[in-house]
Amino acid sequence: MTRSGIVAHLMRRTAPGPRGGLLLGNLAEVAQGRMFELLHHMWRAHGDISCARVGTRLLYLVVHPDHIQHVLVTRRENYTKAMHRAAPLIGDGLPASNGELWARQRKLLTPRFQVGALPRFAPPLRGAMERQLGRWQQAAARGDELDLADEMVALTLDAILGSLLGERLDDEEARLRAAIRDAVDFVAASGQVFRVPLSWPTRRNQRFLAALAVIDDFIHRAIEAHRGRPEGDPDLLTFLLRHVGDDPHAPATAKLVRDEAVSLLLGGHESTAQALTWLLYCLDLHPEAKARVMDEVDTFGDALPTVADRNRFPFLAAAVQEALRLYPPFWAFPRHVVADDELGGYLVPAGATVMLCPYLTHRHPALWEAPERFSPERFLGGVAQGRARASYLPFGYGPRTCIGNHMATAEIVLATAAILRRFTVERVHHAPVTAEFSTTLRPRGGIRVKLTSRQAASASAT
Ligand code: HEM
Repeated sequence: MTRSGIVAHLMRRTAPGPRGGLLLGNLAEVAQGRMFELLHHMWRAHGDISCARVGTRLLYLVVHPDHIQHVLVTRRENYTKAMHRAAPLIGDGLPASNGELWARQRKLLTPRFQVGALPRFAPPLRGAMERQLGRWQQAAARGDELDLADEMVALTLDAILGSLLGERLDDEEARLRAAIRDAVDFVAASGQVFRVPLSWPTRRNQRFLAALAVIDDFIHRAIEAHRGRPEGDPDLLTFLLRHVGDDPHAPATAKLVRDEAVSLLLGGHESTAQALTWLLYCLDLHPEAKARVMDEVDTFGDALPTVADRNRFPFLAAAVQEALRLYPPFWAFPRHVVADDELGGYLVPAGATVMLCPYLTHRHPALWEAPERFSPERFLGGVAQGRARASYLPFGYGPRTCIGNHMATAEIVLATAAILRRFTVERVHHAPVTAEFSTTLRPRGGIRVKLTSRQAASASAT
């Protein structure tokens, strides 16, 4: 952009917002990882639509469902995912692609993630739960202290690896998990609006590139091993190879298979793990809600619940929705403005970034009664209940809604039921946990827990 272009761009800022510094606006907050603080301040001080300047860029915050509807549905072609911050990691995978490529890939993948396809997910999920529960039996017997979020990542990574590959890889999982963690941390630290180019030899960039090499090596070996697998009921990777392309000499399709596989691997576990963690935390804080969940879980009995049983836990399912309301793992996500538009009576110029923030929309007092209260009852009659649909968007909204939402919801319900049937999960420190607004919403410092086997406890009580 030329200098006069930049000046013209900045002169057109119309929505209210913080003044920020004369030269850099609110760049410091964003560069220092205080994006949430900035957005929260913008909303509290300036209302449902506001605008800050971050360096030379304009950043709009949109909190009201009518404006969310406009951005994600009505005028969605004007609000794209160009410059997705995870692009260095997932390339042109579904979450980062746009236009024709996105439409084609979405159409291809959708049938694999619809409710009717959930039974395919049952064996990998069951396997992952059995292994997790087995590890936890041992940890409980030893009296180990565990980090709940780490444990949930181990569970959900195991489940998505099973869906993706149709098999397990015991020996590699820990290394892969560490690499994914580093890569995701990098994406978080690279900021939603301002980024250091990957070519700069900073320590952070080098660490990311090392993590990327581990992930790529893993995926490329998996792709080689899955080439030419026979027809049947394929795992996701075989499906991608069959439908995107299986020719190792066609670099564009080989890259797309890699990008989709990495997208599903990452999208398919980190946020689900955080959702599980926050749900268990909320239940720990609210004994009356937990008691209702325990009634359902205990009525179900000792068998491991499967995908077919997921509707047998209505209160637990409502608690999942409520935990996702208070702690949406994707607490904010951006769109890039393609052409000038009017939004809520304000000009939104081409080149600006619009930030959607489910965390704030989900706690909006005009949309939710007692928004800070954990109250699963509000979801017992379904999600809508006379509210604008865009007021609840833990899985996004509109055509780009999370493709894995059914899979994730089933996984959270079933894993929680299985865990709570077998273990009492007790926090080691009882102080309230605060949220870390990273790529996903994580409990700051983790949540240390101790497990007691309910079987062992009831045996010793008799
Ligand atoms: C609780 C768990 C999950 C949460 C909270 C979540 C949240 C989201 C959100 C908010 C979006 C939309 C982002 C945007 O519009 O910019 C999204 C997109 C996506 N998610 Fe999820 N997700 C979860 C689980 C999963 C799972 C299990 C998978 C796959 C196995 C998955 C794969 C994807 C993909 C591929 C997209 C991109 C869809 C597109 O752009 O067409 N997610 N997710």
